[in-house]
Amino acid sequence: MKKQLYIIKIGGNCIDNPNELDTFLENFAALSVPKILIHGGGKIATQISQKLGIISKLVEGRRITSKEELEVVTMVYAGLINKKIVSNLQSKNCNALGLSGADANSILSKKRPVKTIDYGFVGDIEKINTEIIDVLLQKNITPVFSAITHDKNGTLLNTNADTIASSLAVALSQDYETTLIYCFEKKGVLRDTEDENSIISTLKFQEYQELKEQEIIYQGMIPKLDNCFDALQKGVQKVIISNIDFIKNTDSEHTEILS
Ligand SMILES: Nc1ncnc2c1ncn2[C@@H]1O[C@H](COP(=O)(O)OP(=O)(O)O)[C@@H](O)[C@H]1O
Ligand SMILES: CC(=O)N[C@@H](CCC(=O)OP(=O)(O)O)C(=O)O
Repeated sequence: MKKQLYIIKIGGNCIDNPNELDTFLENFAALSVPKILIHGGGKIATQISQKLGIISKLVEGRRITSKEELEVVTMVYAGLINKKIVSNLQSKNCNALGLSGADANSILSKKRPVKTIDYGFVGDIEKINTEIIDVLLQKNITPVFSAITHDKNGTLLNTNADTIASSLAVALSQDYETTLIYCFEKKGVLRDTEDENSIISTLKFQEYQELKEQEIIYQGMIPKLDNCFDALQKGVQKVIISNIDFIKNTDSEHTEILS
């Protein structure tokens, strides 16, 4: 039987809130199954860019990443946020190791080709080095991935954290029974984003298409759900969208994505 693995992505609004982040990390550290954490930090990167006089531009949730913006996101994601999370997990006796995709060549990506939009230094994932991740997990080390990858030619690339999470889950589902969990500030996918109690407990692809057409599902939730369905189709055993409570108590309300 395959070993269990949790792959958990924490959303930008949770990272922004120190108390919520600390509670999440406490519950994450306490998980007894092997686990991997993925984080972005888009909102903080936008704020710091602004302070430096760089105007951030996003198209459908994806950041247009100029050379200057790449330097900011590398400092913010792979530096400040990643190291804060890793040191916090260490204080909770979770032996975390912070990584960008360049570290140990763990995530190889390719600069997105220019079609109608030039995204600049944005990377689409080509290959995950599961071997090195497996070695870490076997040593009881918890990888913490930031949203930075590389092209193996010396260029770092900005890569959406939701996509990193689903790509890791797909690659590792060959060897592990993988549960992919997207934690964000709401309890799950909602029928009405103004009503926290309107949770959709299970969501199938057909219903997703309908809710998207009705604009009940919009903005950042669209690429997130595309990543969820893609992961399920490619062999990930279980995909959940929830708030941070689910990590402590899997009976708490959440959305399970079904194919
Ligand atoms: N039906 C929906 N249910 C919940 N959130 C939704 C829905 N439709 C759109 N959203 C929006 O999607 C956002 C989450 O996407 P995003 O900001 O990319 O996530 P993350 O915090 O993980 O980076 C929510 O903050 C919410 O505003
Ligand atoms: C290419 C691209 O858009 N990258 C994202 C990476 C960070 C991220 O995904 O952060 P959240 O999870 O907090 O949104 C960005 O720079 O915003």
